[in-house]
Amino acid sequence: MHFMQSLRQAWTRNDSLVCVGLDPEPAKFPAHLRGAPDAVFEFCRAIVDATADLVCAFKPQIAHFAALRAEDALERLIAHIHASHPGIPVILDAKRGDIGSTAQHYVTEAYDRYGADAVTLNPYLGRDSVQPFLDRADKGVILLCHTSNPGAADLQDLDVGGKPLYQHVAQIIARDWNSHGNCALVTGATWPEQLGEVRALVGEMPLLVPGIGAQGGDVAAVVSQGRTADGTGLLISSSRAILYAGQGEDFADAARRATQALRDTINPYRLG
Ligand SMILES: O=c1ccn([C@@H]2O[C@H](COP(=O)(O)O)[C@@H](O)[C@H]2O)c(=O)[nH]1
Repeated sequence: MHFMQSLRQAWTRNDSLVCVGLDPEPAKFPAHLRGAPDAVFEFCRAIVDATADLVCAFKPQIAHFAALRAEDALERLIAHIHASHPGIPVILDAKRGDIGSTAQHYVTEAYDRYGADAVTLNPYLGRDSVQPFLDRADKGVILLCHTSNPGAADLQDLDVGGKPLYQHVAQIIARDWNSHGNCALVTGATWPEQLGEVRALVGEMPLLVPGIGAQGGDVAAVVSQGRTADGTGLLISSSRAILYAGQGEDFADAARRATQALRDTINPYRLG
């Protein structure tokens, strides 16, 4: 199914704008899993199975797997999500971006090797670097616009002809790159004012919003600035605050409670 279709259906079916980030850090795993065979896969699978009915997407961050030589666990994890929780889209957070010939290999990596439904990209190299991803009309292309980190302002806020660079990024993508309707933008929860400005520029385009939870973003501000008229339009992503909500053998139950609490905090703000 088309990424945008699955996303819309998941928003409705699970009544949720929550995206659970899958960022395995073995040092934070519960004791019984630390050092266990296949611990990365087992940990992430338990989180996925405990939260799948509460989310609109999962977002594995590729560096967390690659640094552990656990790419194989990532492949199996995404296959597991598709097999056991069909209809929940998987966003590969890879922030890729390179010249066209190399970009084609990143397309193969994200969609054919890992089976992701969408991938995060850095738009800095321009249209041709993103074109091979845009051409896969059934897949989501999620471009960095205004990131959640403190240094986001260093370049993204630079004045370019009277308005900040991130607003040009938002406008160019919405106007010129989205002919298949498969684009979305990353706008950090820690910058709600900028998020609202992006929303005003891009209509109904989905916004992936990291920075809730461990980075301290404010749920009320994010939802009021970023929701669309129908109370959707956002994938509000949280990783550490959910993954490591519990330290014991019941870590997956703790992750479920944290996900439910986030969904229940978000939902009252969705319809104003
Ligand atoms: O602007 C951005 C873009 C991506 N991220 C990624 O999201 C998660 C955030 O993790 P938390 O534990 O919820 O803080 C992580 O994978 C980042 O690489 C981001 O934080 N900001």
